[in-house]
Amino acid sequence: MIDLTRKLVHGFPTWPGDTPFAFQPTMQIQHGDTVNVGMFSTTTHLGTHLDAPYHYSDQGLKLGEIPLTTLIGECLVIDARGHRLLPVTLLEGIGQLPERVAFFTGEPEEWSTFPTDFSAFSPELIDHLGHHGVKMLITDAPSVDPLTSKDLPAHQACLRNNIVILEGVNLNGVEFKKYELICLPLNLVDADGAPARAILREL
Ligand SMILES: N[C@@H](CC(=O)c1ccccc1NC=O)C(=O)O
Ligand SMILES: [Zn+2]
Ligand SMILES: [Zn+2]
Repeated sequence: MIDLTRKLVHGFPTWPGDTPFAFQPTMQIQHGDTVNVGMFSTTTHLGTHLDAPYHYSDQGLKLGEIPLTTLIGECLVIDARGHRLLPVTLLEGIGQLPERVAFFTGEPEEWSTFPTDFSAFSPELIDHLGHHGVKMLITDAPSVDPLTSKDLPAHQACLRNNIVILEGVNLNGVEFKKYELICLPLNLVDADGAPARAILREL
């Protein structure tokens, strides 16, 4: 069992200008309370998280409308290091694709600050995934488009191909082969996305 989920601690870095992540105790046994209780405040786009299509289109599905069958099943992990914009040629010679494809762009195991210079996806690559029946794109980068993108071409390509996006996984040390992916976001039904637990199991 391989856990792809980034570890969430108080102060975990978030998208520039977005809600900071806080996790604090509100009751503590060591302070005389009956129980330990915590609270957290967060953006929906925290660490390892699922984008609902509603994030980038008012007509897109909200989180609760994404079927679990999309989020669980066979997943191919691909070595995608060394590209600023992942080209469609990355998929040459790979043959049949499962419904989920994960791309290791080389993001480190831990983010001490928010990554600003990460790899993004070309719309051509995403159209190719769509034409081959892929339902879910997984990246270790915090977004499929560059930080400063305004028109979000890769997100829009996912929208027209009915591909949902899991961002911010940790793929360090993961072998480039096929696994079973299990991705379970929080059940925030009306949301534009949510933090998720994502794991790989050997087939
Ligand atoms: N598209 C990025 C997030 C994103 O673009 C974003 C996240 C929080 C606050 C502002 C954002 N974009 C603003 O232009 C993502 O999917 O995670
Ligand atoms: Zn996101
Ligand atoms: Zn996104």
